[in-house]
Amino acid sequence: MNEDVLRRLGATLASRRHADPAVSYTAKLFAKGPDAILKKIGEESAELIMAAKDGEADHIVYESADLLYHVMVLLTFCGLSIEDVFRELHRREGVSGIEEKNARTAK
Ligand SMILES: N=c1c2ncn([C@@H]3O[C@H](COP(=O)(O)OP(=O)(O)OP(=O)(O)O)[C@@H](O)[C@H]3O)c2ncn1[C@@H]1O[C@H](COP(=O)(O)O)[C@@H](O)[C@H]1O
Repeated sequence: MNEDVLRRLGATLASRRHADPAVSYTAKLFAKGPDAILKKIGEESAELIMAAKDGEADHIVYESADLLYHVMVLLTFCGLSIEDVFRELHRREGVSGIEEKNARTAK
C-alpha cells in the first residue's frame, strides 16, 4: 500500500510506452501526445473540484484517483517518475509552509 501502489502504477505506465493503443488506455494517451494528457489533467481537476463541492467522500476519492493516474501518465511521458515527486515531498517534510513560501519568493 501507500507509496508501493504508486511505484507499481509507475512501472505499469512505463511498460505502456510501446504498447498497443487499441488495448491500453495509457498507450492511447501517449500516442495522442502531451496536449491530450494535459487536457485530461484539466478535465480531471475540474471533476475533482465538482466532487469536493458535492462533498461525497467516495466521489472525492474516486476523482482524486483519476487525477493521480493522469498526473502519473504525465510524469512518465516527461521521463520522470513518482520517485522524483517523493524526493521533493521528503525534502519539504522538514520545512514549514511559511519557510517554503519565503524561499520561493526569494528566488
Ligand atoms: N488507474 C488507472 C486509471 N484511472 C483512470 N483511468 C482511465 O481514465 C479514464 C478517465 O475517465 P473519464 O471519466 O475522464 O472519461 P472517459 O470517457 O472514460 O475517458 P476519455 O476517453 O474521455 O479520455 C477512465 O475511463 C479510464 O479509462 C485509468 N486507466 C488506467 N489506470 C491504471 O493504469 C493501468 C494500465 O492501464 P492500461 O494502460 O489501460 O492498460 C491499469 O491497470 C490501472 O492500474
